[in-house]
Amino acid sequence: MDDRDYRRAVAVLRALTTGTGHPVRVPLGPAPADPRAAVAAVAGRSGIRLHRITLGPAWWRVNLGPLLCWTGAPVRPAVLLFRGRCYRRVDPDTGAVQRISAAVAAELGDCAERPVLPVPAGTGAGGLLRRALHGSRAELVRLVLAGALVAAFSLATPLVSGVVFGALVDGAGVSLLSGLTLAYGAASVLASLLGVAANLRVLRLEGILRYDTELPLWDALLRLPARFFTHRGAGEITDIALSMSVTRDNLAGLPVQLVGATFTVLLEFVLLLVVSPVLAALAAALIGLALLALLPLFRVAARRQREALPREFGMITLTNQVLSGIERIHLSAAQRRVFDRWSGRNREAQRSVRRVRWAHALPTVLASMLPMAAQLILYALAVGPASAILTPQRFFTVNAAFGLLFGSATVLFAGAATVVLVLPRMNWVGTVLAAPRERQEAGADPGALRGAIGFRQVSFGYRSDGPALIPDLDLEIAPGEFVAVVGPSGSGKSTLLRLLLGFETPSAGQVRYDGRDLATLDLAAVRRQCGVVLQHSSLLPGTVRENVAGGDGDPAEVQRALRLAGLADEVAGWPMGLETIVAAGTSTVSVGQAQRILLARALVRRPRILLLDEATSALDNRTQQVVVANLAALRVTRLVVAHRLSTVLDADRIVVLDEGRIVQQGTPALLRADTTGPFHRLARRQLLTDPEPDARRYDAVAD
Ligand SMILES: Nc1ncnc2c1ncn2[C@@H]1O[C@H](COP(=O)(O)OP(=O)(O)OP(=O)(O)O)[C@@H](O)[C@H]1O
Repeated sequence: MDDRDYRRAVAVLRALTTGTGHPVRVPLGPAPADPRAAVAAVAGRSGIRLHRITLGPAWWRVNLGPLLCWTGAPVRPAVLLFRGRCYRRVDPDTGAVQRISAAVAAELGDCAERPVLPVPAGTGAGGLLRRALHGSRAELVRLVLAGALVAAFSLATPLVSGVVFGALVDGAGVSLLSGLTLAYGAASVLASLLGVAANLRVLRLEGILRYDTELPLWDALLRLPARFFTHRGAGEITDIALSMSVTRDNLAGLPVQLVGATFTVLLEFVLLLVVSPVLAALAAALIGLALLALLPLFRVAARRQREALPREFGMITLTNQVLSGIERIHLSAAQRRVFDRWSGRNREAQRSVRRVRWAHALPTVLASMLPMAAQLILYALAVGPASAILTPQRFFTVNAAFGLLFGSATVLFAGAATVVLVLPRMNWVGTVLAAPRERQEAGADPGALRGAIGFRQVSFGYRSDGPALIPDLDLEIAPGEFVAVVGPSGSGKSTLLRLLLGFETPSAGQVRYDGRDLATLDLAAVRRQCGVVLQHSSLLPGTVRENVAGGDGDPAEVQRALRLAGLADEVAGWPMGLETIVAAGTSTVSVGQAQRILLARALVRRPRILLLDEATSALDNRTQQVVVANLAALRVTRLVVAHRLSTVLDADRIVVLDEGRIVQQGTPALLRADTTGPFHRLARRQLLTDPEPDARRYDAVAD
């Protein structure tokens, strides 16, 4: 990094931090001895976590945090600087785009990459497309111009063929014909070159569209509240996520064809008007008639596609379910039943697809008959009523013009049939774009949390029209306290954790961190300080290290977290150690080991608060005691949801929940002493229904 690079880096940091309350304060002097470290230090002082600084001889780039990527990594403020120029800074929470000052941009040169711009909630699929094409107006104009020129050159065909064939009929000399042939050849070559140029434009536009529609769609998906996904099948989500690329593949090459065909239709029509207004009127009438006949077919195709899509989603969801539950299917010997169900649904889905294909093919085939029909009508007119006005030259001109006009009209109709199929898919994309993001406005920085959490007069129900699941809850948990929540199935224990994490919003009351309402805080900053294992958390495909700490975790921290989770020794004994590949649904690790990897993941960032939902249910008693002792030594706040009552006897306080209400709370000793209380009843019931190996400890509870 030389002086100039250093000055650029600092200038960009300065521009990035303008208005953030942490402006960069360094003079633009000569580069220090270690400019890279100096830039990182400047960024650190300014509240920016520099993820990577990459510098090359002719280009350089500063990334603030990981970029949105296909693995679903969180979106952090991202600025891509390439060949030194920074387009804009994007605030990931508000979506606000901050332009970098013109002076900085001018100094920094040319930009070759574009940042991912979050789409504001409510933007439709059309809006996304318009946004994506916003900076490409010049490109679009060139595409249209190229299409117009290609169409203009194609006028040569009817004009030249009229003159040539007319002249041949009249017995004209060779010199005239060869001159015309040369001119025609030149026009054809030019038209072909322009066609190639237009296709190249489209390739570029498609590249831009790919980047500026797919990535913002993924970005929007990742920002949606968790409940958006709970009511939708995997098929629907997968299809929505892939819709943009499916759409792009379906429409590939279509823009060039449509632009060219539109201009050809218009220009050939003008030519016909000049040559023979009557035949021009005939052509217009034929196209009008074709349109009238095809419109109802387009409607049918659109309706069938709308009906077919949910079936397609259902099939993907069912296939996922079958493949992920293959062991359960074997255990219950349900292969035949599952196969019948799968093949029945598959038949239905295939039938829908066939109906869509037919509905798409029919207008396309009918439209392809149009040029021949038009030509036949022309021939009939030429030998019949129009023979007087159609001189040989006129006839050949009109004949070629008819061919081009109706050929292009066919292209337009076939294109429309494709677009009609794509639109319903785009409506599904619209549902993602229109859905409110998790939190629209940026909340206040919670700072380093002390660990006090609580619910103040919280009411909540998953359905706004039904009775509240949690009618009116008050619960305060002090920093460092270990509180266990127990209660019958469906009493709302997991829902408490979802409320604490901001996945659900209370209809009344406050969820509180350090006495502050979560609704006013920066959700991401709060979550970063919580170690969480939810009931259905599962491992990600990858290594143990990646599962615990992501791609760039400090190995020492990973080891520490594994030690706390009681797994370090076991992992050390595996041949691949931390690099052992694990994944949900595979048998490389046991359920208990998977639970401890998840626990290590929750612990690796040294959280102030631990929220655990059935996080140790598969551990044996000895391992469980080790883990509980390790967690106790951390002195962090713990809110633990557990079914196995033996796992909560070390808690500072046990809260018994029933139908969303606290029906009993106190120290384990107090609750055990109350032999008529809800905790005792719960323990007895559990002993009857679930006589597990550690029943002796239940006995201790139930006695
Ligand atoms: N996303 C959701 N949408 C609608 N209802 C839900 C949702 N999640 C949970 N519920 C319902 O809310 C109630 C409480 O669920 P919750 O998972 O909080 O109970 P729980 O006490 O943790 O149960 P368990 O001990 O069986 O895990 C249940 O009746 C459940 O069906």
